[in-house]
Amino acid sequence: MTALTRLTLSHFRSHHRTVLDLDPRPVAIFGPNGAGKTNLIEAVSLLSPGRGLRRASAQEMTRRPEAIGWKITADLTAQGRTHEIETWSEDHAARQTRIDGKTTSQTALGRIARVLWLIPAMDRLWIEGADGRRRFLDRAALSFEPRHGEAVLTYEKAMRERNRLLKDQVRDPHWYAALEATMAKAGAEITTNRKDTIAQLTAAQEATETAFPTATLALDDDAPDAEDALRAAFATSRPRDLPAGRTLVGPHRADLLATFAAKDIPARDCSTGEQKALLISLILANARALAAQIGTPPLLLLDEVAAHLDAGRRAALYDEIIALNAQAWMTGTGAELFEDLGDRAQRIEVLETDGISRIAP
Ligand SMILES: Nc1ncnc2c1ncn2[C@@H]1O[C@H](COP(=O)(O)OP(=O)(O)OP(=O)(O)O)[C@@H](O)[C@H]1O
Repeated sequence: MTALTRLTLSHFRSHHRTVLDLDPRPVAIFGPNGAGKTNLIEAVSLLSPGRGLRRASAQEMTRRPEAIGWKITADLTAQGRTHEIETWSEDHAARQTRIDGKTTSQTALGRIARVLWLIPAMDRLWIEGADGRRRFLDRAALSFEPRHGEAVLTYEKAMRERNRLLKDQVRDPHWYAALEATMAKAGAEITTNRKDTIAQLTAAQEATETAFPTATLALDDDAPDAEDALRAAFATSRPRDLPAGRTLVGPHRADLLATFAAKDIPARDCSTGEQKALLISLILANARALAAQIGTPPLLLLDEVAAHLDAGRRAALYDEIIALNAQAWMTGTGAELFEDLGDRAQRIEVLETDGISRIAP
């Protein structure tokens, strides 16, 4: 199993210093609006690569008014080993990470800590732009393949440089060719990982009967998959890209298409509740697939998910989390939301006084 046994937040958002000693059971976090519940699970999300569940900058997460930087420390047990993870930012610099005392890359972090989340901002995932869906797919891909994050960063960096050349109306083909080679290599990797992820999510949904609906998934991508073909596509696209001042072809334009399988209705046309149920279904499928692949489920962060489910679905969600043996971190305003869990979960009450979040004794 994957579980945090200790989590410490220093000067992180509304938390001045918060220390949680935990057992491997799911964690039910409750308390009034603004108490600092989401901030707690945001801290957990930073134990995986990237900018965390709010996609905030290191600076935004610094506790104000001090603004001296922040630090998160965690003891994480995964695959039979316990690691100490430290991640912090000081002097407004990008965040840094140490595992067991050694400075390390975020990819290394991704190998140890697999973290998936559902947050209220994702309620509109199926109806808003493709960006959010791509990010959702990429996070799933990252959970299966920790190097996916690096491929995305490499691709985006090269594309930004290529876009700068396009904006400046640079015409030297050698400059473009070098960047396009980098983009094609990373881009082919990205597409392979995305397709594998869709296959894994599809298989995991089919393999288990659950209370949540099945989503039929497809990658909507007009760029070629193979590295050579993708490089050729970038070169061919230059005359179109120059007047636009940006790259008009590539995996950065892909979209994740989802259909509510039982009704054959696109996710965007489903009811609000159905759209959320599809997301829960996918997160649980992702967790099951990971458990099968690496032998342990991920940490699940479910922000305000329980409150929006009817009693039957909520009980089903809890049963599935328990069956998965996952340390799911769930937030909600009232303790009663977690009653069904009984002693299958540990409870944390968060309160706020004078802008500082505290854990109730
Ligand atoms: N950098 C920061 N420094 C200090 N306080 C911050 C910082 N960023 C956010 N906050 C405060 O944290 C609080 C929000 O915490 P959080 O989002 O965790 O609340 P919550 O308990 O999840 O509430 P809700 O139930 O409304 O979602 C707000 O009061 C906000 O002002």
